[in-house]
Amino acid sequence: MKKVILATKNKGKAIEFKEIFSQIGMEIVSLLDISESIPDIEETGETFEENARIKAEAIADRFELPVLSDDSGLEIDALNGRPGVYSARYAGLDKNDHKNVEKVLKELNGIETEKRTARFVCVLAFARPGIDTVMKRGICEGSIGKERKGEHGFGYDPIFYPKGYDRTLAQLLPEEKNKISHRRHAIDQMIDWLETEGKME
Ligand SMILES: O=c1nc[nH]c2c1ncn2[C@H]1C[C@H](O)[C@@H](COP(=O)(O)OP(=O)(O)OP(=O)(O)O)O1
Ligand SMILES: [Mg+2]
Repeated sequence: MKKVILATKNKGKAIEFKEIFSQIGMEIVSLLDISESIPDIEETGETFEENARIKAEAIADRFELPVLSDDSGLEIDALNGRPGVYSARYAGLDKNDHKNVEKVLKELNGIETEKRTARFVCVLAFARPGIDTVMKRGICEGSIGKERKGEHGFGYDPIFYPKGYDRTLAQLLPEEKNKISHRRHAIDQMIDWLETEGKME
């Protein structure tokens, strides 16, 4: 397999997948690369797994091809795990990163550093027509800062300090983020699966 379709319209995710998969000689084609217009898929699930499955299976059915998807988000302990699966739509259906970050900072206002622990979660689903979908989960532990820092990345990166770092994900270079991210951990597991059990199916 040389090319794989990624069922995402998120530019930041697509860039990270392309970068990570290029290292093993695979090309990622996202929905942003396809000229045909594809209606937004409603993420009706209550878990990352459910939403990842919905997205991958919808696109695999449509193209009758193997498809990967990524459902991800930020779980903040002081907010009982919010925004979680609602991370993209946290401040509204327009899925605006700036407003989402603003809302989180506001909700955490007054909460001390030690109590700002959080983690990014990424669930990948690999769907193929007529075969059970495979899922892998990756996590990146860290904490939420008190203001935005850095210009790289996307989403909540400017306020997320990975554990052991004094820079946010948005201050790390893309290649640094891609070594430690939730997405990287999930992708590594999926590649392991593809290279072992995936070959036997
Ligand atoms: O590495 C990350 N760095 C910063 N923020 C991140 C990251 N990974 C996920 N996130 C945030 C962005 C978005 O607010 C939500 C994902 O929501 P999620 O539904 O999976 O993606 P989406 O709707 O943007 O695109 P799509 O569903 O087409 O893949 O979590
Ligand atoms: Mg989404």
